[in-house]
Amino acid sequence: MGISDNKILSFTDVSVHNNPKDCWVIINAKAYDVTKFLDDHPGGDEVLLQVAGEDASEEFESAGHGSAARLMLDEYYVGEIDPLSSPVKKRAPPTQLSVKRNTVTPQLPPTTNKPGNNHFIIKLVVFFLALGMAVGLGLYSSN
Ligand code: HEM
Repeated sequence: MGISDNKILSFTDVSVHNNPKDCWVIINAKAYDVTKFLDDHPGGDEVLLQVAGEDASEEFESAGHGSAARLMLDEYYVGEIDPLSSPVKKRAPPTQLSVKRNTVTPQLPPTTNKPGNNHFIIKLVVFFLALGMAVGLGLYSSN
């Protein structure tokens, strides 16, 4: 892999490959086409799609990939990133991918046991039933 036959790409060139049918990632200043790898990635396609078209160096390193993963990189290599180009992040504006990402974050379960008026009325009815029975029993046993 000599420098001369390396394709030089900008962050912008890579950023258009940001979907499940065409998914590139940048890891340590190199671009990888992981489209065919999405289904086979042991970490799942979701994490790859979240960083599709972007610099995923931090994510790749923090996932604790071993040497097996590093050896696989060559297979998907497409070119070098021009260090003078500006990084492109799609995270700021809400895109379809960021919506998808939100669905992954655990949502708080809906609060179901709000003390409603119904509960109070039921308690009131039970109370008067018990009161009525107590009074009735009292009258019955006093005779
Ligand atoms: C071409 C790029 C990539 C390759 C070849 C690759 C390959 C692999 C491989 C082989 C494993 C199994 C464990 C290991 O051998 O280390 C793995 C696990 C994992 N990968 Fe990747 N990976 C890539 C990119 C990424 C990226 C960009 C992320 C995060 C955004 C990621 C997140 C993970 C996670 C979270 C696991 C752990 C899964 C688990 O242990 O349950 N990977 N990856």
